[in-house]
This record gives sequence, C-alpha cells and structure tokens, in this order.
Amino acid sequence: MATRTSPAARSGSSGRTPARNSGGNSSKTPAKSGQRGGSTGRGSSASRQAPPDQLPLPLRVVESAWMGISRLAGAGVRKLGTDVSPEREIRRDGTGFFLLLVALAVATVEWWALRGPVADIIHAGAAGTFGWMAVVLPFMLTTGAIRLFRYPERHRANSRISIGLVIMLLAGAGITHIAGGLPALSDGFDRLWASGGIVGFLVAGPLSAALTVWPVLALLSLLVFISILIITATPFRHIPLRLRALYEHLMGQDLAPDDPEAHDQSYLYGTPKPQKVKKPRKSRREKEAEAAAAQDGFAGDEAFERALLQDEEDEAAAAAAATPAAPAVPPGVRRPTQAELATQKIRRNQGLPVDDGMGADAAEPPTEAISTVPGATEVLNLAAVPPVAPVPSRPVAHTPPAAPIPQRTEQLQLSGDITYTLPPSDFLPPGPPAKERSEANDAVVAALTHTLEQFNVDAKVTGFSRGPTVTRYEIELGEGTKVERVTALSKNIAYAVASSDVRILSPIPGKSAIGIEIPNADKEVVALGDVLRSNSARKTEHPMVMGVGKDVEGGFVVANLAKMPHLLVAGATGAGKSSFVNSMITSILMRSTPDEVRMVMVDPKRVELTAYEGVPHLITPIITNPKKAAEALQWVVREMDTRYDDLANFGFKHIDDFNKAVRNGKVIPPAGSKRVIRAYPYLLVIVDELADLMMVAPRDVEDSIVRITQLARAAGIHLVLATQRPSVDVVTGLIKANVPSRMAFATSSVTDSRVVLDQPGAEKLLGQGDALFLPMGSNKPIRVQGAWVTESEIHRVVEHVKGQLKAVYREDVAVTAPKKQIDDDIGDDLDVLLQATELVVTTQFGSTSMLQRKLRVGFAKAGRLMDLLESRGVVGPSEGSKARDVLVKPDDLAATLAAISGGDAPAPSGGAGAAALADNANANHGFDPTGPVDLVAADLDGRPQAEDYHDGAEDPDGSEDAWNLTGR
Ligand SMILES: Nc1ncnc2c1ncn2[C@@H]1O[C@H](COP(=O)(O)OP(=O)(O)OP(=O)(O)O)[C@@H](O)[C@H]1O
Repeated sequence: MATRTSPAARSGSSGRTPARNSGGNSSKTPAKSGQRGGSTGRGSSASRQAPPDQLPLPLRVVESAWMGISRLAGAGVRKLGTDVSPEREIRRDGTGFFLLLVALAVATVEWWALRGPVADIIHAGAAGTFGWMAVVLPFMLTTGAIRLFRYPERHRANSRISIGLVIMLLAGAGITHIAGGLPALSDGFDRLWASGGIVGFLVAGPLSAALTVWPVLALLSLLVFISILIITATPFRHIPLRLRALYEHLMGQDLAPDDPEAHDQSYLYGTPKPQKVKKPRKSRREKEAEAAAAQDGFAGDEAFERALLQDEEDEAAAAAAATPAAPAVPPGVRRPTQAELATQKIRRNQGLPVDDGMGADAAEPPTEAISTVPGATEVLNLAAVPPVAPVPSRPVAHTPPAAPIPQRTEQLQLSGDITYTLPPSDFLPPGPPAKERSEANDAVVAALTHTLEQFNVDAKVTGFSRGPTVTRYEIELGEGTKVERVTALSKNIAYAVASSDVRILSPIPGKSAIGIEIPNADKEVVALGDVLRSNSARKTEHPMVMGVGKDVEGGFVVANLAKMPHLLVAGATGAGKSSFVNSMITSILMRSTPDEVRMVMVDPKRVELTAYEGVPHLITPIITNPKKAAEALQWVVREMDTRYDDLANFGFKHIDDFNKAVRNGKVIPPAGSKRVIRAYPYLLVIVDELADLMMVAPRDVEDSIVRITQLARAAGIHLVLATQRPSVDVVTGLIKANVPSRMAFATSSVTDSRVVLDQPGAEKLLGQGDALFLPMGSNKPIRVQGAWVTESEIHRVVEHVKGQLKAVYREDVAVTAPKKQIDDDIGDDLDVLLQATELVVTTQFGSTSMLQRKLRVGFAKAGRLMDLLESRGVVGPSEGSKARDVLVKPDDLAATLAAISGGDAPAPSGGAGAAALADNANANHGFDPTGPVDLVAADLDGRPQAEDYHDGAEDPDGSEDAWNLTGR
C-alpha cells in the first residue's frame, strides 16, 4: 500500500499537472474554436482541422457572412416564446439556418407553385422524392431548424424527434402513393410525383404487392400514429392524459398557470383580479445564467438566492389580495389613482394629514351591517357584541392545480442502464379543500372589534387571512393611536376569544398593520400532495425541493434543501418533527432519482424512519446505533474531502458546476486513467435525534457536524438535524452558528425557543405540525402548518421506489478505522493535534495565537497543543512572546502525522497536497455509489473488482495513481 501511495504522493504535483493541462486543454480549446469558428459544434471541428486563416479569402468572407446571418437568425428564433440561451460552443446555428433555408425554398415551390429553372430542380428533388409529402416537408425542416437553434444540446430528444419525423415521412409517402392509385414506374415520373414520389413507391409498392392495399394502409397509418407518439415523447399509457391536457389547453382551461378558482374567489369577494407584476428587465448575462440553470435542471449559487421558493404569480396574487377591497365610491366622487393612493398611504404611515379627495366619510368602509352569526356568538358567549361591518377575508390564491404532475422517467447512470420512473403524483392524494372563512372567523372578528371598542382604542379589524391552523386578523390603527395600546390588550384579547394561544405581530412584516394570530376552532390538514402540486413546486425540477406546508395566509411553502444549506428541526415531543422529516423524505423520493440524491439516515429512536429501509436512495442501511452514527458522520467528512479534491483538481467551485460539466462531457480524466467520471449526487444526511448522538460522542459529533456544515455546501452535502431537546448542550453554539436554517415546532419553554430561533415565539405554537420556519437569510420566521403524509402514502411511495431498484450500500460508511495506539497525554485531542501539526508545519510558523484563531480553540488548549508539539519535536521551546521555531520541514509532514497518530498517516484535514490525495485514497477504497465510479467494472453487490483500481506497476511514473487511488 505504502509503495503504491508514495510515488503517487511524491509525484502528485507532477502527476496532476499534465492531467490538469490535458483536461483543461481539451475542455477549453473546443470552446474557443467553437466561438471563433462559428456556433456550429460540428462546423467548429471542421474549422479546427483547416483553420479559416488558411482558406482563400473569398471563402473566408463567405463563411463569415454565412455564420453572421446564421447567428442572427438563431438569436431571433431563441428569443421567440420563452427566451433560451444554449452555450455558445454547442450552438448549431449554421446547420439550423441551412434547414430553414431549405424549408423556405421547398415551401415557395410546393405551396405557391413558383416555376423557373431553379424551382424545377427543387420540385424534382422534393416532390420527386416524397411526392405529396413535399407539402409537409417545410414544417418538418422548420421543426428541425428550431430544435437546432434553441436546444442543440438535447441530443437524445433531437434524435428522437428526427426519427419520428423520418418515420412519418416514409409512412406518409406510402399512404399518398396508395391514394394516388399505386402508380408504377412505367406510368411516368409525373404520376409518381403527384402521389408518393419515389419513396412512396419504394415503401408502398412491394408491401401492396405482398399484402392487399387495406392492411398496408392500416399498417402505414399505425406508423404515422406511432411517429406522433415518438415525436411528442408520449408513452401509450399517457395518451389519455396528454389528450386531456391538449383539450384543456385548447379550451383555455390550463389550471397551473392561471388558477380559475382564484378568479372565482376574486369575483365572490370583490377583490380586484391580481394584476401581473411587471418584472424588471433582466440583463443578457442574467438570462444566460437562468437558461443554463434551466437546461441543467438546477444550478449552483445565485445572487440573492433563497431557500424558500415562492411562485411569482402567487406572490403577485397575494400582494393584490393583501390590498383591502376598495370601498364603494359614491356617485360623482372621483376614485383616486394608484399613484395618489400610494402617496396617501405613505403620508398616512408617516402620520401626516391625508387629502383623499373623497371627504372624510368616503374613506370609511361600507357601513352595511351584517347580522352576527348566531351559532358562532353562542360558541364565544358574545351575545352582547354589537353588529360590526363586514371584514374581508383574504382570498386564498394558492389552490394547487388539480392536474397531476407528468411522471418523469430517467435513464439512470450510477446504477447501470436502468430506466427509473418517479412515483406518480396520485400516490399522494389531495387533502380537504381549504376554507377561506368560517363562522368561527366572523365570531372572532366581532369579539376583537368589541374588545377594541370596550377599551376605547381607535383601531379597526380590516381583514383576516385564514391559514390551516391559525387565522391572522389584521388591525389598522387610527391616527395618533399607539401600537402599544393594542399589544397591551393581549390578555384581554385572549380572554375575549377564549384562547390562550394568541400571538401578536406588530407589525405584520411588510404591512402597516398589527397581526393577531388566533387558532382556528376548525383546523385543516395540509396534504403533502397538495404542496408538491402547487405552482411553486411545479416550477422547479430541482431534486432537493421539499414541501414544507402552508403559511398563515394559506399559501404553500416549498423550500430547497440545497439552498438552506443545513437545517435544524427542533420541538418538544409530539410537536410534529417526525412528521416533518417524513414529509421531507417523501418529497425527495417523489421528486428525485437515486442518481440525483442519496441519503444517510440516522434514527437512534429506531422506529421513526424504518419505513424507508431499502430505498435505493440510501447509501447505508438506516443507522440506529449512535456510535455508528458518529462514525458515519466522519465518513461524510471524508466524502466531502474527496469531492473537494475533485472540485479543486478539475477547477470547479460548486458540485453543480462540476456535474454540469460532466454531463456536457467537459470533464476529461487525465490521459491513461480508466476512471469514468460521473456526476455526484446530492448527499442528504438526516439525523432524527441529535441528542442521542451528542450523548455518546459529543466532541466527535460536534467536530464532524461543524466541519460538514462549514464546507459541505459546495460539495452538495446537506445536513438535517432534528432534536426534541434543543438545549445548549445538544445544539451547541458551534452547531447553531453553522446551521443557518431552522424549523421550530412547539417548544416547552421560551429558552428552548431562543436556542432554536434566537427569539421567543416557538413556545406559543400549538403543536401537531404548527411551526415557525426560519430559512437562511430571513430574519423573521414564517408560521407554517407542516405538510402531512400518512403512513399508507409513505408505504406506497417506498414500495414503488424499491420495486424499481435495490439499494446498493457502501460498506465503508459505518466501518471504524482500526484503533491506533495513541499516547496517553494526547487523549481525545488527537484530531485537533494533527490539525495543529499540519498548520504549524505547512506555515512554518509556531505561534499559539495562530492555533487559537485557526482551530477556534481557547488559549489554554492552544498552549497545551503547543506543548504536545514541542514534546514530539515539531516545534522548539518557548521563546517568550516570539513564535517558536518549527523543526519539521513540510516534506516530512506525512511521516510526522503518522508518528503522532500512532499508525499510518491520516489525511491532513484541509491539505490540498499530494499526500492528502493519496491518503484520502486510502480512506476511500471501496465501491462508491455516490461518486463517479465506473459501474461497468463493479459488481452489482457493490464490491469493487480488480480492474477498478490500478496497480502502480502499470504506471511507472505514478501519475495515474494520484487519480485512481482515490478509489473512484
Ligand atoms: N403536519 C401535521 N399535520 C397534522 N397533524 C400532525 C402534523 N404533524 C404532527 N401531527 C400530529 O402530531 C402527532 C405527533 O407528531 P410527531 O410524531 O411528528 O411528533 P414528534 O415531534 O416527532 O414527537 P416525538 O419527538 O415524540 O417523536 C402526530 O401523530 C399527528 O397526529
């Protein structure tokens, strides 16, 4: 082992340099030549063989003119409909433009019967070959041209469409040949041209001779039908679904983009139809980046990225809904313009007098009295409450589209050539329809109004928005009324509405209004299926998107786990954590293939996650032993380091960029390496009870979590830590500082709420899925009712997933490295001592304060580490305030680390040197379904075969080992 490692390690830099060069060259050169030689990918390879400078001048001019016009035409076509922007080097504008020209020429001749010597040649070519089908030829050619302009990178889809079109053309020519009376060659070319052309003759002639006409006609019609299915990528069983979608589209009933229920509700409640918010124009760069992300399905970091996904249409509708219904305007009074209304609002907010031009009374809401609902007042015992003006409820603009999500079928790569179909969306049935207002709401409005009047507070309930578990009532203050006058009434309000769980928000974020959240007497379940079918979830295909639940305004909350990038879930027992974790895992299983997401599940409680045992997304069996879980976290750290090595070696900053380049064939292994580079799946690590892990190995677990959370984002590794004990000894300061997104379910005390959210609030939640969600980057938590998924739904999804693919477990995840002989004085500090050694030796700077800073340890610990380093001969004795001499040279680092750790050298933590590569290699031997393993060479049971790994003997200069010893 050592002999194999050492040459690789020593020659690591030299071994990797040529590799990087070759990779870099091969990935960069074509890009450049593609740009220079024009946008045609194939054209560019031709121009590489014969550079344009060597072409004669006239030809160069023609080539440039052709490419210039092609690019212009391409740019125009790309701008049609949804703007797309394929990468420059893969564009095929030249070919697309050629097809377009041919289409135009054929159309001019066949559609408008243009005649002349050139037109005759075109007619002979088109009608002579395909007969009557020459009339549809321009459509087909234009389709091909548009595909090449807009989606040149979608090779498989383009080939599929081409095959479909060719089958259609052949069968169509055959049919027209039969329709033209089966002319023979002896009947002359004119008759052939007026029927199916020479192709029709060749297709239908022999067939009709062998069979009779009618069976051939049926066969050819069937072929035309099949060609349509091929072109539209419609499997047989999806035909009814597609026909329904087409019908709805033609009838203008598309549910997804334009929800009719929202309109109905606007009509019912007099709310203005939500207006489309004009989006700011995007720069070309932004558009290109978005298009690239869309092509890839998902991309790396974005500016102002949010973990929370919200549909822009939903937001616009919600914003429109949040504007109170316009009061009735008396005849003869001018309604203020939008600009005037905005000015008035600002002046009102600033406490300045407002001239609304309608007289003081005109601003009052309509005074039509409603009779308070007798049943509801009885419930709240409010017989004495006087009638109040009607209060508009905010229409819920977030009803999920009823149409199922089209089922996605993928060809898996990591798991061999397996076609994997995501579970159909009807596995998660819709929940009960959301209510917009109920009698209980009207009763609460009456109670609130009465309370405000009773205490002479100049404030009004102006509206409410009903969520599944709580309703938020909005109160607007009269001029000169202090916010505190309402907040001071919290106990009286609680008394009036007979509920102790009243939460006051002052103000509601983004509004000049006070919010009072009061639990609904009639709660509603939020079905996970509805959340996953919402517009926000449908808009993205990112595999790490999960359905969170519904907010207080009834809007669906969907979040991207990859952007969080790590999540802490906490709450008292029974508050709904496990249900949330179940929704999260089910969302992933519903939306992602095992190629896209792999999971590590840690379930010390042993019962919560057993339903998922055996799903192919798992990398290791569900871990129930806390000690093994701690080791698994260390494996995740190693996996992260390996991914980082790949990122560094191939020059990428984020795993999404790396994966995108791999899919585009731009990541090329070094010459001579047998490694097959594959995209890395996201790795989701779910710990269902962090407290159990922290009890057995607090330091190791904390170290691993901190290291993963600090770095793993770019490596596509994300942590979800759930605990019912959010105390400072479980969720330590370090863990908290590195886990930016929080989901707080009901906690038992305000202290626990502060640990989770850094603010009070969670102690007032109602339990059973009621939660405060604080995604990374937002400072105000959102109140949500968690999505709910039943056990039978989980069972169906799991059975579907398991039925397609067996889990292939990695064997090294929970395997402990053999215990090494560690000196007593080092004790538990081995890891940090090794880091200190690496730091001091690589920087050649023996300073205690540097250790404090870099390793984030206290002065006493840094001093102790320095003493240990002195006792091992790494640094010299203390020289007062000066840094100590470093006695070990960087070349001897590996040996020194090995000596300290009492065995073979462990991986220097952040080291990017050759030793690090080689050492990681030692740590990672084994089959790796998460990584780019050549599955061709691996057993299906996950064991590597001999040819997976190279023998250093085959590769005298060792350069190959520097790559292949990473076990990939
Ligand atoms: N989103 C939800 N919608 C409706 N009911 C829910 C929801 N979440 C939880 N509940 C209810 O609360 C009960 C307890 O939830 P859950 O088991 O998830 O709590 P927990 O916090 O994981 O508790 P423990 O820590 O004891 O396992 C569930 O059985 C269910 O009845």
